[in-house]
Amino acid sequence: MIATLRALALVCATAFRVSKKETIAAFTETVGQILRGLNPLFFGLFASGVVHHDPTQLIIAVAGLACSTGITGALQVIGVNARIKQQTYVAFEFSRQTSLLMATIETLDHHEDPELQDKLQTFRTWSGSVGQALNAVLNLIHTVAWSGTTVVVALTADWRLLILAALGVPRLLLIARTARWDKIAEEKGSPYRRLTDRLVDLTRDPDAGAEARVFGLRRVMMQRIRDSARAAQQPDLVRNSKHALLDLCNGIFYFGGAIAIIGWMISDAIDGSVSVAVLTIAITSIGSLQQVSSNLVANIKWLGEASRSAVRFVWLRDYAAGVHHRYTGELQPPARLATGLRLEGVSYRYNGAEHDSVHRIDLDLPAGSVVALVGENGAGKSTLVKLLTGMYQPTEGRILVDGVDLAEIDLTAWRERASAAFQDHADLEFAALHAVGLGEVGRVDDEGEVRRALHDGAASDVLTALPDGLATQLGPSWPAGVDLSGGQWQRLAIARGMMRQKPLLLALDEPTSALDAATEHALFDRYAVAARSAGGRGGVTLLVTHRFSTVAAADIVLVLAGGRIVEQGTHDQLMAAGGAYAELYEIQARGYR
Ligand SMILES: Nc1ncnc2c1ncn2[C@@H]1O[C@H](COP(=O)(O)OP(=O)(O)OP(=O)(O)O)[C@@H](O)[C@H]1O
Repeated sequence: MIATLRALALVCATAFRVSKKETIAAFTETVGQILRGLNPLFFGLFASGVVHHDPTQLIIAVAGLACSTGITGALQVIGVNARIKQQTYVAFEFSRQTSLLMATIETLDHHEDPELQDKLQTFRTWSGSVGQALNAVLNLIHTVAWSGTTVVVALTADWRLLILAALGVPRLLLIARTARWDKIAEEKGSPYRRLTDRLVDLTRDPDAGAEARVFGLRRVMMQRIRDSARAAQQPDLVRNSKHALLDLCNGIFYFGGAIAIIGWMISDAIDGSVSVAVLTIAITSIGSLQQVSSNLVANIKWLGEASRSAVRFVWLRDYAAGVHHRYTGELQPPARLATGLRLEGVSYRYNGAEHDSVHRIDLDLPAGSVVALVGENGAGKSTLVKLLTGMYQPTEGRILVDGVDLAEIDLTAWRERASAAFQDHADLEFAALHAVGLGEVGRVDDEGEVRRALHDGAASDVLTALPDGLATQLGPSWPAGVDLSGGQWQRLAIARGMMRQKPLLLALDEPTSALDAATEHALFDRYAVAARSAGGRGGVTLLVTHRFSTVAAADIVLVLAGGRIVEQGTHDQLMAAGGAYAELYEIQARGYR
């Protein structure tokens, strides 16, 4: 309850902040709702005027009805327009804040936790209703204002109408239970909605599309999409049936009671103990009193949906803040590395995994060194790179930067002093200038720097092949957009990694996997030379590959297997030692001869 109130208060405060005028205007509608509730009174007066031939009553009744209808209508137009505008502003503000939160969560582990992903999916599916939360609050206020007036007007006519109003109470009492049904339905369908979205994305993805065609997967994919979509809808269908049954029972109960009470009042009217005016008020109140409970139920339900979304938004905000608080480091990284990076007993275990992917690694990466990290698939190379770039925090041990624990260093500042190119790079479908320049946001438009980065990343020939040079739009799905081969995209990603000058850590995590071994070898040699010629910058260059034959130029070669460093030394030392490196090097080299 406190969480709901806190979330709603946040929505109301945000609405007021982003749309003051509209929020105030929306409240004027409440006055109209109170006037609307007086209508049965005017109808009663009208009936009494007709029966008693009293022109004063007739004039007051008609004037009252005209005023209430006219003013209610005018205030409704003002209020509805204000609400539409306000809802747009509020929805935009929350979607802006949500995107910002999702994009700025410091680490990557939330991308890999299924439970978190399901929660995010539920949030994404219902996030639109956060923008409607204030609208729902307003509607509830209007409904309460109108309902209060309606009940008071009915009561002034005859006490039995209170029984009629009370017939709606059982349905109101069941609201907590039906809200639980709604919440369960929203959450139960999320894993299947996520699966459906993923499958639909696959059908749109050109690479997956090629495989689907080769393997004839169309029918299988369609079947899976159908099954998961059905499973996603199932909880909604069950919930809707329960609601329908409850509404039916409630309707029968209410109208049964209403018929009995009105019958009783008609018999009294025939006896003359109930006036025509009171009977008219009672009859015109049947529908209104039924609407009191059904409107309250509908609005509370709507408010419930909106507040659940608001609570989820607060959860996401708290989650992001929680991640942020785990990274409380405030120290600035050094301007240049003096001694280098050191790993002390570093382990990392993924959420839900049974074993460490990186296990108790002790390692020195001296300042200015070029380090090659080799190992077979699944050895733990990428995990180590992500630990060094601060994407994950070690589950055990620590990483030292010139003797200072990375956990004590401001993570954003550390990332700003690192650079990287990954095997799973992003294909940034912008103008080529920006696709590379975004490697250093402050220099994104600096053509000279972008050309330098392309040169350092050995990607200048990619630029030569582009029809409009750096102005070329990349990505075939855009007007005049040019598609690149996998290797060309990779080389642009490497160039992007070269935009940042003098990084303390340059991590190249298999960025050349789409290139042939000879080209990769040449590129690595070039990076090694470039890293050394940068002289005293002191940064560590980390090259990751599973091709043993391409890293001979590195100062240190680390061989990783099963999450542990099994050998380390220079290429010559490792070859002389005749261990795993020498053996695998020979096997791979034979393959290329
Ligand atoms: N998100 C994840 N969740 C759980 N386990 C993971 C995750 N990512 C990687 N792993 C596991 O961690 C281990 C190391 O994976 P990692 O990606 O670091 O290896 P790698 O040496 O980079 O492999 P490759 O050469 O294939 O890229 C593997 O056993 C892998 O299954």
